Formats: sequence, C-alpha cells, structure tokens
Amino acid sequence: SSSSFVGSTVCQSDHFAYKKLYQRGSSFTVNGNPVDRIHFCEAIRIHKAKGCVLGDSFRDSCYLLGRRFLEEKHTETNEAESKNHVKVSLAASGFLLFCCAICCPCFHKERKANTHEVLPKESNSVHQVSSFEMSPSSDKIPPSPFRAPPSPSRVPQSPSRYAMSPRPSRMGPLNLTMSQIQAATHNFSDDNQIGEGGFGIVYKGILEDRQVVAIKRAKKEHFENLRKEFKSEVDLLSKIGHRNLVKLLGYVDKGDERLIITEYVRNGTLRDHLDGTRGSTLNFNQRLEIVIDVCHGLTYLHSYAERQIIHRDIKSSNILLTDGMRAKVADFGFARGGPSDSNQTHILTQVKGTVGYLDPEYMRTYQLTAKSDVYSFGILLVEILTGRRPVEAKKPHDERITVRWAFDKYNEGKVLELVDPKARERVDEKILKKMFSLAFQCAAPTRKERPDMEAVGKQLWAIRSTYLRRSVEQK
Ligand SMILES: Nc1ncnc2c1ncn2[C@@H]1O[C@H](COP(=O)(O)OP(=O)(O)OP(=O)(O)O)[C@@H](O)[C@H]1O
Repeated sequence: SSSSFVGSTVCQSDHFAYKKLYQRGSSFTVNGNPVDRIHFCEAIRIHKAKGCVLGDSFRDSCYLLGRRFLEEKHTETNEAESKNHVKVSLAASGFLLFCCAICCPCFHKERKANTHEVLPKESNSVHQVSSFEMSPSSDKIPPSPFRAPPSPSRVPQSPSRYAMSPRPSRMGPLNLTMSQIQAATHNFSDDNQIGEGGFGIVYKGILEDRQVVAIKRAKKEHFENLRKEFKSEVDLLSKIGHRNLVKLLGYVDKGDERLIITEYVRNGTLRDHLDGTRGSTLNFNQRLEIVIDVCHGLTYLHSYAERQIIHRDIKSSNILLTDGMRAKVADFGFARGGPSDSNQTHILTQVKGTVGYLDPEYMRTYQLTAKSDVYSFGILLVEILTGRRPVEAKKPHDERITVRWAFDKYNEGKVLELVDPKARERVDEKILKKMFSLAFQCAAPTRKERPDMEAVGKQLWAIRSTYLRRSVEQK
C-alpha cells in the first residue's frame, strides 16, 4: 500500500487521525478534514490540556515540530480553540448507514433461519446482491489443501503469540467416506448436533482413531445457493494454519452431501460466555486475552496468509473458545481473498456479513478491504467490554446501537458505566478508556481512519502490559 497508518484517536467529540505517507511525509485529519500539522497539534494540545489521554504516536508526531509544542505551550485561547476545534459526531454518516442497515428491508436475513440450542439466533445476516457486482480479483484459490508453511519472511516476529499452530496431525485432508462420517456422528443423530447456522447443521463426530471433529452438513434446500459458499470456506480454510483460526480437516462434496470437517472447539462461542450460558462469565483478563487472540487470527489472515483473506463475518458467535479460554475464529463461509494486485486498494463485491458488525463504508460503496474486518472487530471489542450485542432492540432508544451508546457515554466521561455488570472485576478507568478508544478507532466511519490489525495488536499489547503491571501492583 502507498501509505502506512500510524494513529487515530477520539478525544471528547473529536476524532484525530495521523497518517505517515510512504516517502511523502505525514497527513493529519481532524474529524475527517485534512489539516496541517500545526493546527493538528494545536487541537491535540487543547484536548490534552482538557485531560484527554493521547497515544504515544500522537505525542511523537507533534514532538517532531519541537519537543516543547505539546508540553510547554500552556496558553489556551478561545480563538485557537474555535479555529482548530472542528466538531464531529463520530460516524455521523456511518451510524446513519448502520441504522439503515437495521431498518432497510433489503438488509434482511437470508443466510440464517434457525436457532442454536443455547443462543437464540438473531435475524441479522446479510446477503445483499448488488446488480453491478464485479470482482476484479478472482475468488479462486488453488484448491490444494494444506499448503506449506509461509516463508519465514512472512511469519511475524513475536514467536509466542504469533506462532503457527502445531501442524495438523494429518498432512492431508481426511479422506473420509460417508459411512465413516455416519459412524462418527451416529448417523447424524440429534444427540450429536452441536449447533445450527445458515449453512446447515453442525455435528460433533468421533472418528475411528478417537479424534473429535465438528462436521458441518449443508442443508439440502440450500444446496445450489450454498455451493459457492461451501467452496469458499473449503478453499480458504484449507490454506491456513494458525492457533487462533479453526482448522479445516477435510471435506466431502459428493452426490447430495456437502460436509466440512473442522477441528472441534469444545467450549462454546464467545457469545455463549458473554450471556453466561456456560456457567461463570468472563473476567476482564479473559476478555482481554480473547480480543488479543482474535486480533492475532485476523492479523494472520490479513498480513501473513499466502494470500490476504478477509473474513467478512467477525462476530461473537463466530468466535469459539477452548477449555483454556483461548479464542479461535470460525466460519469462513463469507471469507474472500483480498486484492491480488498491489495496485488494487479494494475489491468490489456484494455486501455480506451480519448487521450490526457491517462496515458502513463497504455497505455504501461495495468496496471491500481488510478494514471491513477491522470495523467488525471494533464492534466486537465494544461487545466484549459491555456484554451487549451490537444491536439491542429492546433497550431504550438511545441505547439500541451499542457502539453509539458507548461512544456517547465515553465522551461524557462515564466509561465505568459501560462495563459489563457481569464482569467480576473492577478495572482501572484509564485501561478501560484505552480499550474503548481503540474500539472507536477500529469502528471509525471510513477505512482510512481505522488502524490495521497489526497496529491494533500493538495497542492491545501495550494495554495488556499496563493491565498486568497494575494487577501486580494491587496485590
Ligand atoms: N468447530 C466447531 N467446534 C465446536 N462447535 C462448533 C464448531 N463450529 C460450529 N460450532 C457450533 O455450531 C454453531 C453453528 O455454527 P455455524 O458456523 O454453522 O453457524 P453460525 O456461525 O452460528 O451462523 P452463520 O454461519 O449462519 O453465521 C456455532 O454457534 C457453534 O456453537
């Protein structure tokens, strides 16, 4: 890409973004409006004086003007403020679209029409086919399953968290026969059913060698429609291997059966845990670890997979948890390869995803980039901190769109009121502010304002180390 993002933050009602352009200096925006560095830093200084906490990248960008700029210029004039303080409403445009998505009949659910045993399904998946859909890059990924590991240069530095999953115990797909699958699932018995999604029913299976697997069985009535989706999931899953992504083990595409066999992740979905349907609810530390895991899974898909993969359906019911509370991103049914040509900034494609998590810019322009996943991740981050679903239809009017409610509270300085009452821990307000600020950066209305997942990971690591330090200090 021609530019590299450095920072974006929300202070009170203003949104500041700072971008370092490749070999062309830096650019600055306040509320989406380009400003020069002097005005940008002046506005930052005013907010800092009012107590807004800024990331290091902001301080650094303004230090370049002279170290004293932020620290020593204490005189604040109303004139300077009125000149530089451009008011914003985060996502005025974004939220409008967001609301459209909820109200507009064209955004009705098509993909799902069923319920999971613990979590009632929301009628919220979107499959809006645009008549002018065009996809400059091919969807097709060579079908060879289980690629070689990525070249070392593409493996991220930090070995402990980014490490590749241990190789699957089998080096190729499980070439199971239908009778082996029937035996593994007791002939697709109800007792073996573990869930149901738009694609079909998911069963738990135990193979002859005692390996436990999840088997997704496409519903026959959706066969033709879902053929492409099935292929998409199989092709993409077969090329990836990462501890934070659910692993494909095999598939069957024969006669009137479409089955996907993946690793079984036995501790339910993130949504189940937020709802408390699995016993105790998540403490703050677990929530933080889960978002870091999801972030790493996405970073791998966006930056380190053989070809960039955009998931397109990041949401709490697609995050599966292990017994050790590690998170794995599941359900690649909507996933797509990203731009294959470095000159392309995006791919044009029909809008798919789940209402509430959908990038408003993608909905408006049909331009898909990895930043659409970043948007969904921002929504997920608000969800995991508040415990609320992205859309809470039964709440009072001003609380229905969770991210907007959270953003307003955040600006009123009431961040503690946002925390999930079920979280069993009182967390330092500064840490919470950083988490919410990061979530709002990710859920910024336009993609250029959002950080990429790698930058998000760095911020999460910094938050994590502050959190751990404080926890030790408190003991
Ligand atoms: N690999 C797996 N291991 C364990 N449980 C799984 C696995 N995959 C899916 N499930 C369970 O099956 C349920 C349905 O999964 P599925 O991916 O089909 O639907 P979904 O993601 O909930 O909905 P949709 O695919 O329509 O977005 C999940 O909510 C989860 O409880």
